[in-house]
Amino acid sequence: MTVSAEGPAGEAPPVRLDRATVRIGARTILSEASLTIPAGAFVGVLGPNGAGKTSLMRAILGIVPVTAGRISVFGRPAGRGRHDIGYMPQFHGRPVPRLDGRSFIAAALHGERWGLPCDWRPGRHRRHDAAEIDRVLDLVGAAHLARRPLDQLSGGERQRLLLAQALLGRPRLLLLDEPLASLDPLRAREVVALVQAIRSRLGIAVLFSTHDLNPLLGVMDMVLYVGRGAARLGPVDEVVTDPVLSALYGTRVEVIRGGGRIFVVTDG
Ligand SMILES: Nc1ncnc2c1ncn2[C@@H]1O[C@H](COP(=O)(O)OP(=O)(O)OP(=O)(O)O)[C@@H](O)[C@H]1O
Repeated sequence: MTVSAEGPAGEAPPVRLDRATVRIGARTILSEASLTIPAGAFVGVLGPNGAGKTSLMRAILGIVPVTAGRISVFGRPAGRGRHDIGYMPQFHGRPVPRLDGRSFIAAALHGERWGLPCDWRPGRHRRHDAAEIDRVLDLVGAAHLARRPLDQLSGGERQRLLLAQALLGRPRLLLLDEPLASLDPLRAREVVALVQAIRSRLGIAVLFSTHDLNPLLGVMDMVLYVGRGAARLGPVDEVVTDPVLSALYGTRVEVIRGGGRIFVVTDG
């Protein structure tokens, strides 16, 4: 799929950072970072542990404030309550709600968009919501999971339902925070293929954070590496190099390519 900095009819890009600085406490996640995520791009988001991949997504969502500069989403400043963004937070390690698949998705329709409201009960979703729930279940190929309890599903099946939640309301930008965490290589490939199919079908931009870029090779258009307050966006071959990653990791990094895979080896 081709990507361009602007969407149809000159539409503003999905995400644009203009000298954006993001701090959490004393920690600088981004320092005067500028970049543009093109319309329809599939972008792999990588970086060392704690570099700020999650914080960057939260800044795009408007949950984490921008200290200086600007982050805009489809031409408007990042801020809460944006229904053009779908967000799939990290789920691994969180308690599994005692709901079936359909109720889990319905809860997101009526709750805080990314969590369960405290007064929500299964079966309370309104009739006109049914079509939207069916639509997202169908998009992720999970209609057969609708009546199954979440705590009886595999990690990969739960990821599908989380993805379905993120697609509620027809977002034009998907932020997926480590959807491959805890999945085996086969399931990881299935999730990547599913996201790619949805991206192509809907023409939406995707930011997909991961600790291993290999499952995204051949699928992502660009990689966004974050580290030490900096961010580098570009084609894999331009960003995943010894000098660029050494600067972002703050230590000597060797990038080894072989057998169609890339290994990032750090000193120590
Ligand atoms: N609410 C918070 N309060 C204080 N510090 C925070 C908070 N959220 C994140 N941080 C810190 O900000 C830094 C970036 O965290 P973040 O989770 O964004 O990184 P990450 O790249 O997603 O990490 P990982 O790869 O380990 O998931 C870390 O040092 C983290 O401890």
